Amino acid sequence: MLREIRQNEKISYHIEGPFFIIRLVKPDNLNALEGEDYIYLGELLELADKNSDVYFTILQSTGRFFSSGADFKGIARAQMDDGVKYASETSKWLSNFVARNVYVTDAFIKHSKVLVCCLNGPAIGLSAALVALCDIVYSINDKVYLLYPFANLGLITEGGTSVSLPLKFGPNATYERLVFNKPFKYDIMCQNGFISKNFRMPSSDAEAFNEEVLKELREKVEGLYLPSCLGMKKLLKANHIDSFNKINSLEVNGSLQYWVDGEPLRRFGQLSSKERKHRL
Ligand SMILES: CCCCCCC/C=C/C(=O)SCCNC(=O)CCNC(=O)[C@H](O)C(C)(C)COP(=O)(O)OP(=O)(O)OC[C@H]1O[C@@H](n2cnc3c(N)ncnc32)[C@H](O)[C@@H]1OP(=O)(O)O
Repeated sequence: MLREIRQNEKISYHIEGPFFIIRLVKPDNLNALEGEDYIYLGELLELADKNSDVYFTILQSTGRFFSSGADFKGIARAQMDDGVKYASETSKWLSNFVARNVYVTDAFIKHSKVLVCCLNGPAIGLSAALVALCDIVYSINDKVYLLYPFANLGLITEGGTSVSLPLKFGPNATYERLVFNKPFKYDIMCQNGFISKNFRMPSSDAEAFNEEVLKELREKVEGLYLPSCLGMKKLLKANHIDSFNKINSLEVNGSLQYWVDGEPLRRFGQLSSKERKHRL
């Protein structure tokens, strides 16, 4: 029995045959997501997981960015929220950061359906971490990149990136980009087989790109015995699942002290007031 799920104005979903399609639909702020939106994403993954007609969970987005990561306005609101009285800074960030982050990351790590990401543009931060947890990635063109700006924001790796990035791009390439806050550009994503296909479409054509990927997927799944696809995902995942589960806990618990000390909040504030920028 499938439960009902609430609506979210930044994220839509629909089911089409074996595909559970999740779409980010807030292009005006580059699909930045607040804590509650990431929780909603996790809930949608659970919904897809429980639906036995679904074999592929497809992440799509709109506009020029896939997602610019955590919404800095939402983070400032969490800090100013007088409505909730926390016993301590630790208690506040356990609620606002640790619980949410560990939940959405876990939803991606344990997801049993094949996760497909349609990268219509760059992805940043936690959203980029979730992209790196997908099984198959298609890109709209060669202008896409992934940026993990943790060193610029007073944070440390999260969303499983301590495992997913070295696994997919190699340890030294990962160190160079994480430590010096540099993006993983299209070239390295291609060299490592991270991107399965570049659709070579203009960045302004996200909608057409999303439709084209779906059209190809419909053709690709024709005649397949879909339970085999899930059986293979389970086995491929078995190689790394223990490392992901372990790192999810280590990452959020490690980050907690940074939030309690206040540096990320200060730097998110600077990002919001445009005093701080990421070098791209
Ligand atoms: C589940 C727990 C939740 C808490 C998790 C906390 C842990 C952190 C996780 C992360 O995701 S860290 C990464 C956070 N994101 C960023 O650092 C990106 C910030 N944005 C930028 O650096 C730039 O916007 C850009 C992405 C490089 C694009 O630059 P560009 O010059 O092309 O566009 P802008 O004019 O800057 O942006 C357009 C529009 O969008 C708004 N916006 C962009 N990113 C965000 C964001 N992350 N949050 C809120 N709003 C965002 C930006 O303010 C502009 O809006 P207007 O000024 O036009 O109203």
